[in-house]
Amino acid sequence: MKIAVLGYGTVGKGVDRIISERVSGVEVSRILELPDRLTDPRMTSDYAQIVEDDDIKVVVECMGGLEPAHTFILDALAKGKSVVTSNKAVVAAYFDEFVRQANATDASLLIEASVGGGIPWIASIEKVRRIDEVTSFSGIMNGTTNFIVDGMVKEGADFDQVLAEAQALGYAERDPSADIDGVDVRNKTIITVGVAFDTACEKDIPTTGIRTLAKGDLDALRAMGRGVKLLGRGVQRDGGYAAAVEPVAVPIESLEANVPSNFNLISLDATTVGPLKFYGQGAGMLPTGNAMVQDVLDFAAGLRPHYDFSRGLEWRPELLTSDYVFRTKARLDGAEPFCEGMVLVRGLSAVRAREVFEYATSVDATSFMAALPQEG
Ligand SMILES: NC(=O)C1=CN([C@@H]2O[C@H](COP(=O)(O)OP(=O)(O)OC[C@H]3O[C@@H](n4cnc5c(N)ncnc54)[C@H](O)[C@@H]3O)[C@@H](O)[C@H]2O)C=CC1
Ligand SMILES: N[C@@H](CC=O)C(=O)O
Repeated sequence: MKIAVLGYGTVGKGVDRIISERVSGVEVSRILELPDRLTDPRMTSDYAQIVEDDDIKVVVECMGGLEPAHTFILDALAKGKSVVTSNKAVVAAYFDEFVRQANATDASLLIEASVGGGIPWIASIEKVRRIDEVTSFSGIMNGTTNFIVDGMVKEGADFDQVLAEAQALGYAERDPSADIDGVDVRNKTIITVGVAFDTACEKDIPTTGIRTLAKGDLDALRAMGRGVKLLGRGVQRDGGYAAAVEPVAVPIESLEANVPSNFNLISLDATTVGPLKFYGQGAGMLPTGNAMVQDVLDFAAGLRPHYDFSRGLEWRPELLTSDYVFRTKARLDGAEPFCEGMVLVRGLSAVRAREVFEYATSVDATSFMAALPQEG
């Protein structure tokens, strides 16, 4: 089977390498790259040479960004070619449009690598849903920010120093603000809501990253038996759902608190199977390339995910409610002392917590916030 790879960067090279070294029966016959990066005889910068080629059955998109990725994916699906993509930004923004186009031409959209790097997260949710309802999910979904927090905790490294390391290792987004401001996890959370809850997710979910996380916050929370992790979370109940991305002060002995390096740990809860946890490298050339090649092989084997977002759940932010800790010079209503330099505000929905954080940040740009879920 002939396939084309769009974008020959970290992930595209991983896909090409895994196929050439470990997979028979699949050939990367064309590669799309920018005109000044054509270094291989298979390469072209003219997408028509790929999308008009009837021998190419699958387009593997790993260019990143919204455009032209959005247009290229739609064009491929419209021609009946199936699409494998690692580009969570474009899937989160256009998931329902891609699904409609894929269903119209009987093509497949395969998105395993868009959440959790090498972890078979999407495939596992699909399998769980054959029997169960997924009632909630939660997890470390960004390798770069986990790498940063881990480096700050274990090596006492500075935020900027570990971020530079994550960039050099190919974990970070082209613009690493997407990692540290939680945008990348927001995209992964939106996609997970779509797959797990079978509903087109609200795009404007409350999103807070770790840009203002300081070593002092880690020390103060550690003294209270907590570690900090950036989590994407979602819950559905009684025809409604909520989702959010925010730093969470997790119990220090929890699995989440102990996830190292670029690893991700994503959990779900479902009706009969109960809680499940999935652990692995959430970023990097080979783990992500592996997830994309698995999608190609699933397609070749006739395994086709089907999405239609038919549930139409109602967005109900109050379903995700926690206590929150804040480090800020701003005075916050209802705040009570929590630990060195931090106050506690009880019983906020994630949407309300984000509003409080925006107010705190308008007074003190260095403010930091974390959800403090109940233990047990
Ligand atoms: N790096 C990682 O560990 C992971 C990345 N992803 C996602 O995979 C995608 C690719 O990521 P990376 O490989 O890290 O990015 P990258 O920046 O290393 O590679 C992207 C490649 O696409 C090419 N490209 C960009 N625009 C193009 C265009 N218009 N036409 C042709 N080629 C174009 C670039 O020249 C570059 O070689 C992104 O959506 C990213 O979010 C997903 C999971 C993990
Ligand atoms: N920048 C992302 C790459 C994978 O999705 C991350 O760090 O997780």
